[in-house]
Amino acid sequence: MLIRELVRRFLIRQVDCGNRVTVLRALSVKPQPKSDLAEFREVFSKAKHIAIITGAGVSAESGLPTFRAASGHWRKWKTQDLATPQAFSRNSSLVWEFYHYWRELALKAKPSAVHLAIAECEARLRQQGRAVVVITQNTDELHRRAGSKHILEVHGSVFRTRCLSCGDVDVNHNSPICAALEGKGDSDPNCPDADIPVGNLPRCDEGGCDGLLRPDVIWFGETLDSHVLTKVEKELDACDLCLLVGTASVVFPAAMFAPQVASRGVPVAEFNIRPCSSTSPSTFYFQGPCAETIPLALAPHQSEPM
Ligand SMILES: NC(=O)c1ccc[n+]([C@@H]2O[C@H](COP(=O)([O-])OP(=O)(O)OC[C@H]3O[C@@H](n4cnc5c(N)ncnc54)[C@H](O)[C@@H]3O)[C@@H](O)[C@H]2O)c1
Ligand SMILES: [Zn+2]
Repeated sequence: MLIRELVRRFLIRQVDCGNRVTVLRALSVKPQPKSDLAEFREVFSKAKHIAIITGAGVSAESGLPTFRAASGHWRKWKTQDLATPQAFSRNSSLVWEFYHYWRELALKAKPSAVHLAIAECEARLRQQGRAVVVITQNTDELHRRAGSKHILEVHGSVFRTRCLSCGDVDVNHNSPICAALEGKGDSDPNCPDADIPVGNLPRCDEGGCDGLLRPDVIWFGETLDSHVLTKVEKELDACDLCLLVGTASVVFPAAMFAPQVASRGVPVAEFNIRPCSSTSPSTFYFQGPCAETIPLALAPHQSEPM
């Protein structure tokens, strides 16, 4: 704190001396994000186009584990090691077992207070001619089930399949997705792998194709769908307020969304359980479980029509 104050005083002296650009560049001092909810609410009340970027922390409030948390293991594997194209080509039975487990978990989960507050905010602001778009990295469809309408799923959905032979993408909420996965997918480290023959894994029924299906999600190491990315770019260019909720912002290119908005001078407000990092591009930072912070942040403002 003391160092920050000293730097600020030094800067002011230098600016007075006319060396502003050089000194600002040399020190590249960025003010610490603010945690003033009343100030955030003033900005929120004036915003016409709000982009809400969400990550696994939002669904942690629905009981779905994040991948990088200590609990982010399935059997003896780190979940992020199963969500790769290499893992699928090495052992598609194992990866399907994991996704079967994950789909069943997501089907049983209920949208959290965060999902509901975001959906309610979108519906309310729409009546006022204001827009809210959810840009989510989650693949569990909980935003949709909460009632959000304008959603961009940048990492796909575990309730869609893609055929490896014909490329057909299909919506699929079946439980289980195929007979061979019935009762499989137990996460216990001692549970034996099911070793399901590839012919009994989910197959394509498009015009007798019978190709192997995979979950229509973006795995680690894969690139985002360019159509979805174009839509995201448009939203990021149009928004006048951006919220970053429950995401570590380390998976690219999603990690660049908030810095891109901040570089236009648009306020970014971050909501995360972990402490603020020194490199955060945010204007506001609210630390804590997002089921506590988000409903307060997005509640009707006194200036809104009743
Ligand atoms: N529910 C899902 O659909 C789901 C869950 C896990 C992973 N994934 C996929 O894997 C990718 C990587 O996963 P990841 O787990 O590293 O995601 P991530 O990068 O979004 O990290 C989770 C973040 O949530 C924060 N967090 C945890 N609990 C929170 C809470 N209660 N309130 C506020 N913040 C909280 C953590 O501090 C962390 O920063 C995701 O982008 C997604 O595609 C999806
Ligand atoms: Zn096919």
